[in-house]
Amino acid sequence: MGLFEPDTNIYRDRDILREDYQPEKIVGRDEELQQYISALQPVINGDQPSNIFLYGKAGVGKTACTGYLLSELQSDAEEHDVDITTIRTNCEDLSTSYQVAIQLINELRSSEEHVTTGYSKRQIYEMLWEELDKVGSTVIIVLDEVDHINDDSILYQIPRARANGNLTEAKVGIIGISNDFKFREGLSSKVQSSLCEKELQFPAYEAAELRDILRQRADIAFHDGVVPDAVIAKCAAYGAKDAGDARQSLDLLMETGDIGVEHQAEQLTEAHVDEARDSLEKSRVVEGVNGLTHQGQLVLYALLILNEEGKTPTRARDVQPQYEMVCERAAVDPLVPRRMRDHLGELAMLGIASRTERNKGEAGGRYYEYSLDTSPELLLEALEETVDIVGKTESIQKRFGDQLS
Ligand SMILES: Nc1ncnc2c1ncn2[C@@H]1O[C@H](COP(=O)(O)OP(=O)(O)OP(=O)(O)O)[C@@H](O)[C@H]1O
Repeated sequence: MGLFEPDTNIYRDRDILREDYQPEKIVGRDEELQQYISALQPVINGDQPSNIFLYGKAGVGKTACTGYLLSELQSDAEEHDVDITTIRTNCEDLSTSYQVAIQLINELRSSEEHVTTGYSKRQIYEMLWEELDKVGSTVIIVLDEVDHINDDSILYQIPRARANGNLTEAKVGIIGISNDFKFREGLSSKVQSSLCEKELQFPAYEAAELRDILRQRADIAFHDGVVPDAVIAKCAAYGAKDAGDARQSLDLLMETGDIGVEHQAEQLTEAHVDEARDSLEKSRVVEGVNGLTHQGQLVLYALLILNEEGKTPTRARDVQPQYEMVCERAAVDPLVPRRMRDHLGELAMLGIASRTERNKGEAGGRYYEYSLDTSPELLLEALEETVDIVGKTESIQKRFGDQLS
């Protein structure tokens, strides 16, 4: 027997649980799909498409629903002799309208004719209008992660291109997708009114919806009878409690499957789900701690010590002396209180700590209190790998002594 043997008991096709898999059917999004279909309706009538702005948190099905509806639209359009072209672009690595325009031109051109930078913005826009008019029919441009574009000129220019006489043949509509709720508010009013003609909001998933999504995927990814309903329910319950994110729940199911394979189990169990959750949580914490600056790690360590001493929730000014002691041990110059407070704020933003606003009562004035929002054991383990002074403080030694030796 080789060191690596294919597993045949658990997975039928593990890749189905991966995020790039496009489900054939969308479950648990009936109402949103209905609104989305109405917004796309003009296309099938051969009319100018509406511009659609779609937003919602990570993993709530924005990309999956868009992919599904556009492929349905494409096949229905063929049946009704309507010609449509769709272009899907992720703006994650595109920070300007200029770069987006180049990307769109290149999507429409063959690779030998690709354009690179070196042209003026005006020339690039002219090339874009030319390419779009060459297509001639209805064009739907999907801009995923649209909030990464720093200037909004393209979000104004494309919707207005026909009215401004730049396009004569093509009927172009934009679907902008974002998980940044503040993005819309930050747009100028003229962009808001053109881009957000139809607005769709996808809420976080509830446990019942996650159960449907997971069950649908599990039935094709795993062999029959491998995933009992209790396992699906547990993954969905965790998912709903965390963020209502389908991606996270699918990741948890995959990790559960991997643990089942590791244990050479014939069926997955709720205990496997718990083990999977611990293991994912651990990688999340290690990743979070590794991503902090050295100062951020020292601030976190100070908060961890205060937590061990039962002194949390605590105010930033009470973290400062502990933080300064930690810095002294690490032979690092401490930051001024305001900078240290920024690091506490960052820990709260990352979900490692939590921050609660308090009022000072009659006298007025508000302040924040900070607590740890992650298992101290996991944090300590992660910090141990990165901060060389960890374990040298008394309170940490007392509680974690055995683990540290
Ligand atoms: N309603 C659904 N039915 C089936 N699968 C779904 C559904 N919603 C989400 N998924 C699956 O969950 C994963 C994440 O969904 P998706 O990529 O659509 O999220 P998103 O809202 O676009 O997130 P992000 O903003 O992070 O890109 C994908 O694997 C997707 O196929």
